[in-house]
Amino acid sequence: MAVPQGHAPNSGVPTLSQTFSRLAPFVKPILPRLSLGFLCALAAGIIALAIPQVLAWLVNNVLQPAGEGGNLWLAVALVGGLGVLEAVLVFLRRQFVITPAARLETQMRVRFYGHLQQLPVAFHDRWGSGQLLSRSMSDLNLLRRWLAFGALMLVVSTVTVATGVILMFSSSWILGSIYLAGAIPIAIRAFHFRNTFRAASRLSQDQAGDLATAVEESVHGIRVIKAFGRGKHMYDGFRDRAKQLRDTEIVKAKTLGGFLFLVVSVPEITLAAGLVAGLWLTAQGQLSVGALVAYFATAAVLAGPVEGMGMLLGMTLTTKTALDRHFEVMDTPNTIASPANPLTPDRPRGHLELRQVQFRFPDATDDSTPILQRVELDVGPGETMALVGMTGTGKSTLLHLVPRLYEVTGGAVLIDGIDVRQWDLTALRREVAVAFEDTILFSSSIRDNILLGAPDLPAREMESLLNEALDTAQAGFARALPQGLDTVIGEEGLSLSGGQRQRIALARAIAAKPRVLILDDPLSALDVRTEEAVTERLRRTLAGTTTLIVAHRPSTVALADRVALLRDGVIDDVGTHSELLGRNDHYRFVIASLEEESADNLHQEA
Ligand SMILES: Nc1ncnc2c1ncn2[C@@H]1O[C@H](COP(=O)(O)OP(=O)(O)OP(=O)(O)O)[C@@H](O)[C@H]1O
Repeated sequence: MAVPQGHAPNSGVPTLSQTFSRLAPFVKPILPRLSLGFLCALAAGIIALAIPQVLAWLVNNVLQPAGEGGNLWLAVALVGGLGVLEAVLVFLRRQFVITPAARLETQMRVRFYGHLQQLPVAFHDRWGSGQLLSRSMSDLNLLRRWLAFGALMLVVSTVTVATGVILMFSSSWILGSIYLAGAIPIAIRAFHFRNTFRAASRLSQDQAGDLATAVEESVHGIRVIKAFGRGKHMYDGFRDRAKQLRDTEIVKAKTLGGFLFLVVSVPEITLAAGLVAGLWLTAQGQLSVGALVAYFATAAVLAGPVEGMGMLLGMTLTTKTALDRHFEVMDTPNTIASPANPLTPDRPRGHLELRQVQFRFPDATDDSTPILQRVELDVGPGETMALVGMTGTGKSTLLHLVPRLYEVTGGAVLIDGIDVRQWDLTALRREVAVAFEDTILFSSSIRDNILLGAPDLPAREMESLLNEALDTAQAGFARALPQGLDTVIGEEGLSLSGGQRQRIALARAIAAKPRVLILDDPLSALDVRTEEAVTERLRRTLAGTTTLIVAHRPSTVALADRVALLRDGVIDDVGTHSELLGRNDHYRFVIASLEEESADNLHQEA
């Protein structure tokens, strides 16, 4: 079966105790309430066990011919009272554990989300969204249910069964031994069950995560699927995966079912053996009738906890898998973080330099050629530099290195003379704003989308910043939407056209008021006239902003003061557009290709 996305094949699986001991810091603050819940559950279990003892006393002392009528009512009241007390204790157990368990779940979920935010882009490139979704939702849900119920009941059931067995021994050591003998085959089987069930459980949780990724992808790409008439194909693919999950779930259920069969049937067999032995002992006068009744009543009470222990063991193993999955993500180190002692430039001007920059993707082999090899580039404060190159040469990748979305694997990126790795990460990302080629908008208002990275300003200044960004990006269309700038755009802004989304994303980058602006072909979805208008406004607005812009159209190149030509992982040439046209064959070739591409696009638009 395929290795689930974003999940390394299991190596060095932690033991049960290693996994659960990691919960200690989270459980510590809620331990008092959990303990109270545990005590209530324990008391309820003990009361359940006491009822047969009262019955034994009833049989021995009340139902005998010499018994007194008053005792009968006392015994009935005692049994009834104990039953009510047991119900109250079960209620209290729930009250004590539900809130802290839900709080722990929330706390771990929020930490998980926080960690996901911190982890570098390279991590997110590798992990399927469904895997992360299932780890943050259903895995932690399992943990809450286990903590609020499974863990307590596992301990309580164990104590109940142990106490019951002791009581049986106190009635008759022979009967007690017969009952206990049943534990031997169960224990032997439990060892095998644990391994098989754990493997099935892990597989099913990973497959469920992959299935969630498939749903996410097809919902996200529904337009493409419909447009290409691939609905049936996607449906078949999904059904196959769903069947795989179903098969794993069946293996899991059968494994548990087989184990539970043993757990339920062995005590029944030992009970039958106990019946024979008990009757014989009673006939021999070695055991009272009351003790025999108590033995059977105890065995009847233990049937529930014994079966429950099998179920709870299954639940515990599933939770262990869920926790392993959770900690796999939490243990992934954040390789891109602020240094302990960040540096700040004396005079921030937005001077961007790339010195001998090398970059190789994390999943690339060590002997492969790095996508960027020795990139040298100097973009002066306030300068606009266009980055040009054939498709796939690494232009977008290079842009990612500036705000440390990817980390250089050699050389350095400097802003105002300070290596970006020496900057405080928040300060760096305030300094640098990006508009990506693939526009990502959030399902909130246009206003919120544009002001996402904006500095904290008084309301009026914020409003003029918003207007300036809208005007520069030629995104005034947003004002004409039904609720103007407060119009909530659909998920990922898909209710807007591609060009509208790009302009909103451009406005967002402008509104961040960065010193260094990184634009990854931000005008590609605009028609020529709108592009001209945006270019014209950008030229004015960007006057004081250092800008590195990936250009796929000659008109975008025209926006720049100078142009850098990326070729085979190095900057091949830097100069003005006309200088490069005059002296660089490859540049002429690239520009000709871009012109051809633009003409094709224009043709299609017409
Ligand atoms: N996460 C990744 N892991 C491995 N390789 C990647 C990853 N992202 C991109 N690449 C590869 O790196 C190369 C450079 O990609 P990049 O997007 O930087 O090129 P580009 O010059 O911006 O291309 P275009 O002009 O088509 O946008 C491509 O060959 C691409 O397949």
